[in-house]
Amino acid sequence: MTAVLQAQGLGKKYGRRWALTDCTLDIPSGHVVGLVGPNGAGKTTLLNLASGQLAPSAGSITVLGGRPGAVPAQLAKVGFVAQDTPTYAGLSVADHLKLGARLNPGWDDALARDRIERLGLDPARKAGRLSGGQRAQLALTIGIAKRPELLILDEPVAALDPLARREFMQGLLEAVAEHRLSVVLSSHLVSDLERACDYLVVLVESRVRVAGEVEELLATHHRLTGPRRDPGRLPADQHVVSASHTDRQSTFIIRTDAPIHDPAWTVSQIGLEDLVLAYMDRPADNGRRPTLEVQR
Ligand SMILES: Nc1ncnc2c1ncn2[C@@H]1O[C@H](COP(=O)(O)OP(=O)(O)OP(=O)(O)O)[C@@H](O)[C@H]1O
Repeated sequence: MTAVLQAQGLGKKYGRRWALTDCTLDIPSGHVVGLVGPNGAGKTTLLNLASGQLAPSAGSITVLGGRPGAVPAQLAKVGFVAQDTPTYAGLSVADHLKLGARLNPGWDDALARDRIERLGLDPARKAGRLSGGQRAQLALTIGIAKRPELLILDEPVAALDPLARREFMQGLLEAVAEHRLSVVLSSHLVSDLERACDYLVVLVESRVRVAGEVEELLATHHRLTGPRRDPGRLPADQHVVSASHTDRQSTFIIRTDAPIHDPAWTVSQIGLEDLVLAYMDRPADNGRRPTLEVQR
């Protein structure tokens, strides 16, 4: 199966500053991939590299087996909904669909019209007069009606209220089920991704901290709580992701494929949010700790 996104030592710098460093990923197709990280982590940079809007400063990236944005056939395979789901304020909903039809060879007009009708959007209404949620749905409609193999969305729900957020994510998941799309979606809110994603990439301070199928990540990460212990005394096959201690007690989030036999530990499962926070909590090279917004 062709990988949806492969990156090898990928990096991008703006001036002297690296926005993405040494990024190596191999994401199989058929997933809804959540790209999560705090503000400034490099999410937009990675997505812009994947959609061909930026060129790498180091390493390489292929998307669906081709170089991003290289040829029209490659452009047709990838849909992109940019941050803040931009639309043209002076154009009507119907104008947006006409533009979509003109610019995209694989345009599915019936799908676009049907979706607009189901959403209850007036085709004559100017995009500038739509609510944020309606504008996001219009942008999503255009992205889906292009009938891409991969849809990339950069923080599409960041500006939406919780209800509009849920409706947007529902619409996206329906499209995934109906049209067998692969999706890469960025957010700095774990809760947006928790319901939708089956593959996770955590990006912090321009580096990939962890990537993999959500099910596998949740099955191999555990919380250990027990008497205070130095992390260096844990078995070699238990990779410590995060550690916290009180005078008498230690709590570790570890990654391991092996069973945990030590009777000193209380072992508990962790959720996606705990997993993301553990990777974000891991001190970066410069010792600073990034913050993640967690909303329910
Ligand atoms: N055009 C640019 N010129 C210079 N620096 C940039 C540019 N775009 C991004 N950066 C810097 O690169 C880093 C990564 O930015 P990027 O927008 O990729 O992060 P992000 O994870 O998408 O953040 P956010 O969640 O806030 O959208 C940041 O430090 C940012 O300031």
